[in-house]
Amino acid sequence: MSALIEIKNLKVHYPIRSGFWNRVSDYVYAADGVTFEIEAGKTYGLVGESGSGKSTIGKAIVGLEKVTSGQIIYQGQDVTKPAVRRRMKYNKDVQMIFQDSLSSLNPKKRIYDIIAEPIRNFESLDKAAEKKRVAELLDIVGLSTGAMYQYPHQFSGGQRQRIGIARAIATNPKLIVADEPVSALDLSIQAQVLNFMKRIQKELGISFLFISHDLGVVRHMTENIAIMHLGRFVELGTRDDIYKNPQHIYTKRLLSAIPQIDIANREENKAERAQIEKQYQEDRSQFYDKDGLAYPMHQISPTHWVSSPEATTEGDAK
Ligand SMILES: Nc1ncnc2c1ncn2[C@@H]1O[C@H](COP(=O)(O)OP(=O)(O)OP(=O)(O)O)[C@@H](O)[C@H]1O
Repeated sequence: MSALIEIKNLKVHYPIRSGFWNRVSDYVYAADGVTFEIEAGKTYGLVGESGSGKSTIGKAIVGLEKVTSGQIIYQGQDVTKPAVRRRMKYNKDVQMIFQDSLSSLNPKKRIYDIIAEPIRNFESLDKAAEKKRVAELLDIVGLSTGAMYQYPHQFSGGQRQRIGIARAIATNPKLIVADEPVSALDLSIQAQVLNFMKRIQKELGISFLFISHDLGVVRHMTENIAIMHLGRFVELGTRDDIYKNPQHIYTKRLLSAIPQIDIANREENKAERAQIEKQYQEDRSQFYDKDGLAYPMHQISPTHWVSSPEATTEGDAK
């Protein structure tokens, strides 16, 4: 099956400026040679600690971040170029949901206009058809038609996230990038919103790239997972590969940080966690080489969702 989107050796380096002349003195290697494919209707998780570059990749895919080098291929075209995105109406097909629903929904606009905006950008519906569509979308996300006439601040965090989802699915997209969509919500609401997103993803057959710092959250959402560290993938695999047979010490460390519900196992896990932490501290200096010559993250496990030879050979080289 051919991929919906191919991300090829993607690099996003942010300049760091300093000194009197505000010259570029260095770069933050936020995404540093990332390669993977997204297939239609499938779910992918991008996991790593804060600052590992997850949002940068998500934003680059939807065209919100300027790419330093590399390609994002959609329907045979490189959509890292703004003109190509516009010509292809790429953002009709690829949408994003953000963590902070309050700042991502315009507080001055009614819910009606927030949801209708992407529709207006890509379709020309008459008023009645537009209203019908907005009502349908609100119904899909479990909100009443009356919500149309209200403003974002009149809703709870969970409800606002549903509005963000309604906006994201308004154009019938093929891919949604969801950047930490539940991390700002209370735990009890998180589960509701996650289940809801999962149902929508299945029913509408949308591909999902789900970004999270929490392997516990991603487990229930995605079939394929990439673990990120300092702008690079350290491990890729199916859900089973990652949870049952993690190869990289960084993945093991992230897994060991998931809180244990089972009290009986806690003591045993504590010892294992300490062992993993010790090995991680010993190994971490080798994780990253800024020159890109040494690439010791060799345990990129099953490569089913990476076809590019660069990623696998680089990964297997050391
Ligand atoms: N506009 C920017 N200018 C300079 N550096 C940036 C910019 N945006 C992000 N960075 C840096 O790039 C790195 C990756 O950031 P990014 O937000 O992609 O990470 P993340 O894994 O999504 O983390 P978080 O979950 O905290 O958002 C970080 O070191 C961050 O400080």
